[in-house]
Order: sequence, then C-alpha cells, then structure tokens
Amino acid sequence: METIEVRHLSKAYGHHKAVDDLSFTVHPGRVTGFLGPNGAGKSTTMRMILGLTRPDSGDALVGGRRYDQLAQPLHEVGALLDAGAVHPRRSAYHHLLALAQTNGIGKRRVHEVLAMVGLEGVADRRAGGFSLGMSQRLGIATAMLGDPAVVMLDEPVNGLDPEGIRWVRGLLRHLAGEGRTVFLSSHLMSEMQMTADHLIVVGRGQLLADVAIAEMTASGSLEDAYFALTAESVDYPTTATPDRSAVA
Ligand SMILES: Nc1ncnc2c1ncn2[C@@H]1O[C@H](COP(=O)(O)OP(=O)(O)OP(=O)(O)O)[C@@H](O)[C@H]1O
Repeated sequence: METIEVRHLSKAYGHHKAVDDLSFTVHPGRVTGFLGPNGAGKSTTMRMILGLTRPDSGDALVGGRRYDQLAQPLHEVGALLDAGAVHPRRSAYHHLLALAQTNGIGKRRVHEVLAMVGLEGVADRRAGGFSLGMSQRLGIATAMLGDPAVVMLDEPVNGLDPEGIRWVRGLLRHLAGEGRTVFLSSHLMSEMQMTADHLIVVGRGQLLADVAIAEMTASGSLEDAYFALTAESVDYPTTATPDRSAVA
C-alpha cells in the first residue's frame, strides 16, 4: 500500500506563502485528518499532490512518485476536491462511464461504485439536478472508480445531513480498514474526532502538528486542542466580542 509524502513543499501566490516548507507523510491503513484554519493551505497542498497546482519547490509524492509520473493515476489515487465538478446535463452513470472509458476501466466497475455509494436508483438522472448529498456521493464514486490505494477528500461531509455524514464516516473507516491511505480535510471537529486516527494540522502553510488523534485528545476535546494549537495562526479574532458602539 502507498503513502502520500509531502517534502519541503512550498507555493506562493504573489508575496503570500500559501504553503511554506511543508513536510509530512500520510500512512496506509488509517484515516488521516488534515486540519487548519481557513486559508491555511490545505486545498493548495491537496492540489499539489494531485498535480493540479505546480509547487515552487519541494515534492508531493504518491507511492514514491509525482502524480505526473504515475502510470495509472486513477488506480493509485482517487480524489474528491469539488463535488460540483460534473457536467450538469450528464447522468451519473454517463459521467462515470466516460471517465471509466478514458482510463481503461470496464462498465462493471461503474456499476460497482454506483452500488457502493447507493446511487444505482438515480444513476440515469441528470447530475445537475442532484442534491448536495447525492453530488457528494457521486464525487466519492468517481474517486473510487479506479479502486485506488490512496483516497483523498477535501471537505467530503460539507453540507451533508446526519445520515450522509455517518455514511461517509463508515466508508472512510472501511477503506482504511482495507489498508488504503485515507486523507481528508474537514472543519467539523467532532466529526474528525470520530473518523480520524491521525492528524496533520497546518497554519499559515506550515506544519503545526503531526500527531495521533488519541494523543491530541488525551486531555480534552479535539476542538480545545485544535484551538490551542492554531491560536497563533489565524488572522481574525477568535472570540466574538460584539461591537455595540455602532448602535449606541
Ligand atoms: N489560485 C490562487 N490564487 C491566489 N491565491 C490563492 C489561490 N489558491 C489559494 N490561494 C491563497 O492561498 C492560501 C491558501 O488557500 P487554501 O485554499 O489552500 O487554504 P485552505 O486551508 O484549503 O482553506 P479553507 O479551509 O478555507 O478551504 C489562501 O490565502 C488563498 O487565498
């Protein structure tokens, strides 16, 4: 099974360092959560791992190779970055089939992933009419199409109802139990506490923690530990102090 290795990765937009000499390894057989305040560089890091954004320096490797060096990328890493990235008039089935056909994957696998995410009954409906939960499920089916060893999901439970959140949690635990490398970002602390085994925490593009969840939560909730860790890394007030001067 394969690791994700991020080594001295940096990316700046103008003078702003989105990712700043970041190094960590994501290991197989467990769910690793990727945490950090808004703008900490999580999506940029994931995009560099997937070869969608070019690093200024450093490497992002899957199974020891850069994404553009992977012989069969869909078989090695499956990703959900933006669940809305589907042709709206195409059915779920045809969306998956088109991707399967261009990657040498058979129709049988399309049916398998539709079943895996519970979308068989709506597979012929236009993806543009899907609810957020259905779109997330289709995004996860897309990520799983190549039966990848590495699964990477950016905010997979964003906007999902409790049933959908529980389903994603069960699926990710199952995939890690099969020995896959599961890497996900989420801002939902309680959900992360229930889903992840390990955490990578970033702030202002830099590594703040690379730690087992059990260690991070040894003396309290993940939320408290997270706020303590990231307090210095946010550029906005962390406690709400209502400004009453405007109405006085
Ligand atoms: N294409 C881009 N052009 C300019 N700046 C960008 C671009 N992509 C990201 N950034 C900036 O890089 C920084 C890191 O953004 P990124 O989206 O990686 O953070 P994030 O941790 O995923 O945040 P969030 O939790 O809000 O999704 C931010 O300041 C963002 O504005």
